Amino acid sequence: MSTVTEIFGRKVFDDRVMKATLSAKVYNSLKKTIDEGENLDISVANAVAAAMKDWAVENGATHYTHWFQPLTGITAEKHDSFISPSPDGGVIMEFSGKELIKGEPDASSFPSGGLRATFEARGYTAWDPTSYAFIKGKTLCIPTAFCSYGGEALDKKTPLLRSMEALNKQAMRIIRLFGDNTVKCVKTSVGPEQEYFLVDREMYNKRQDLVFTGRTLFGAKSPKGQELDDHYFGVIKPRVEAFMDDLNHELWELGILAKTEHNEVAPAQHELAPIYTTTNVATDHNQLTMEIMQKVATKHGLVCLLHEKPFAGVNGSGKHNNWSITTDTGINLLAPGKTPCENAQFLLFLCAVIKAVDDYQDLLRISVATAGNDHRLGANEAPPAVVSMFLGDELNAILEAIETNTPYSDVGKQVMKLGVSVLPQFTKDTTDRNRTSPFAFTGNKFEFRMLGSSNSIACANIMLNTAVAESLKIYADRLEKAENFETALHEMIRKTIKDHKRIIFNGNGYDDAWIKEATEKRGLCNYRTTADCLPHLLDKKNVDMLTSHKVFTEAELKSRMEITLENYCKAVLIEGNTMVSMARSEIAPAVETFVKEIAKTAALKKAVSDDISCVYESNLLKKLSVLTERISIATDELESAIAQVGQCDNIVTESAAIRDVLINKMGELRVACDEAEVLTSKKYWPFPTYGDLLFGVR
Ligand SMILES: NC(=O)CC[C@H](N)C(=O)O
Repeated sequence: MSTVTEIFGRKVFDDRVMKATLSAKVYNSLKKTIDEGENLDISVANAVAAAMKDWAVENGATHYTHWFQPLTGITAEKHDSFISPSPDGGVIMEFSGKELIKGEPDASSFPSGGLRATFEARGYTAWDPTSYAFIKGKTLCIPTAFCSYGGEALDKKTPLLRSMEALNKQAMRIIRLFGDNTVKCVKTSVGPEQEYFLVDREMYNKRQDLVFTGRTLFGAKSPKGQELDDHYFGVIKPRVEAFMDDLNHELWELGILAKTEHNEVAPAQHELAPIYTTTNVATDHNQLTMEIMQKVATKHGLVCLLHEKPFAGVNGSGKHNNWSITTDTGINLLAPGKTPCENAQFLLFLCAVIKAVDDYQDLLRISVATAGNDHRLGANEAPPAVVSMFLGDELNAILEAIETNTPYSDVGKQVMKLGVSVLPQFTKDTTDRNRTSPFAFTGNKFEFRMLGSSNSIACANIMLNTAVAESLKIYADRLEKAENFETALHEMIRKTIKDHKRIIFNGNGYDDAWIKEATEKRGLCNYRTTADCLPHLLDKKNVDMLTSHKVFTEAELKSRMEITLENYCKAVLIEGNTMVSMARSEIAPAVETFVKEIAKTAALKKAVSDDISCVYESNLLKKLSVLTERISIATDELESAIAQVGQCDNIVTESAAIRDVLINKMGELRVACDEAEVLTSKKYWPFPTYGDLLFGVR
């Protein structure tokens, strides 16, 4: 048995392998490209490609692929073998620098949201040397960015890299203003906590809803749910533990820093959290984690559900995005420092985040919007759909003291003037965590809790990075021109607190009173659904900000709005169609068979003697007959609603019709079917119940 340290990164062409297999000259130029974004010479690319191929072949690979993240939300790969014919009738294994740096997949079958109408169908993949290549199965996977012939991004990685660059550029201006000339670059890092459910594969296969949509569309509450709180952090069952062991092994081999695993709140729900890493790499790793979770589950006779709300009535699954900004010299810019100067810099970065979250709360909401996540946000188990920030008591008190020029109690009753040299020292916040906040400060990072379990983390981080870059740009523009740096800094921080304190909320985000206060008093956005928020992606302020940092072009934004709304509509329509199919071909016939059985029983009893009571049968028959009628009507109505949605002539009206009509019709059908389920003999029920699914893995 190999130890963890031996297997860790075994399938990754990482720094250790590069050092061992590349000449010093090639290694140094590649490092310059990776660390400082310098252009890569083709001779270097050729040498890297050859070394990569030799290493991959030695480790059992026969193929390579440009691995990318199109707008489907999952990853894409097309495998090419390394073979090349040799004159003697055999083959040699070959891989060139050109093949490493650029690929030309046909882009026409990936979502482009209208970009294809104006640009050619051909697409390009371009090597992203900042994320290591790795072996998956028999294939060397090369992380790449994916764009159209015209250079428009067709993926999630390109804008993510652009947003990291935008933040780097603006943060460096601030760092220089504070007199630091040693820092070369700034990167954001993320540790995404991945929640998921595990269900038995045989049971899963019996449910069309799980197979087609990833969530249950029917299902009466089981007698036991999560009310005893006995699953959270509970003992992990042997079958789940075996799955987790295998999963960790595979992730570690791929250099993924899988760290924490535990049972989550809902029965059958679990979580895996990695150690944080650079956002770009964390995004690749999270995509791989989701893929490998599903693969490993199959090996164990299980299915891993990544849907945000697989079961009504118990908690859904999120993916909390723990985000921070660090310099290449190892300074976490969101950690309070030891000296007054460090703390002034910390406060400025903190203010940049506060301003960003307030100014672009709509973009943060949009970045996590999917049909699945709409079920989770605001359902008192995950943050509400209203974005706000939790800072904790100490930071809050400091900000208040600065804003009002009043003494901060912990610093000897001295009025805080936020000059670099006079800022008092304060320790990092030690207050409790707030699990109801969408965006919580946790001492040296922010936990953005709105992401759904199936979301790519790219979108949220693109918006976050760019919005913070925008705040920093505004600050740097002012500070660079300031006559007195300290006074200007103090004033700017005060102004930010004054202007943006409405976004700070330290109370209970699940409270209805908060939603009222947030929307009515504070004027914060409350976009309940994907259909509500997505059109705001194209609001002028958002387009201006995102295009000015060159993270998206206007055409890219339009295409992304189209694609996201299209995905929303398609997902809900598939759910609607699945419900019609299950209600008609499984549920109604099952109830009818049971009804027939009861009617037969009553008739037989009566045949024996008129005196025998058939009250039970006749009551049940009455109730079930009413229900089958309701099921039949609701199914027909749902079907017409689906047809009605089909008449809409654009995606915005279609998504609104889905939100306003279709989802209600789905709800009505579900209620009737769930009522029938509890009255029908389990023997006749056509698929596994909530109880079976939630407690079936032992
Ligand atoms: N324990 C928890 O933090 C629960 C989180 C919750 N499952 C969510 O969707 O965000």
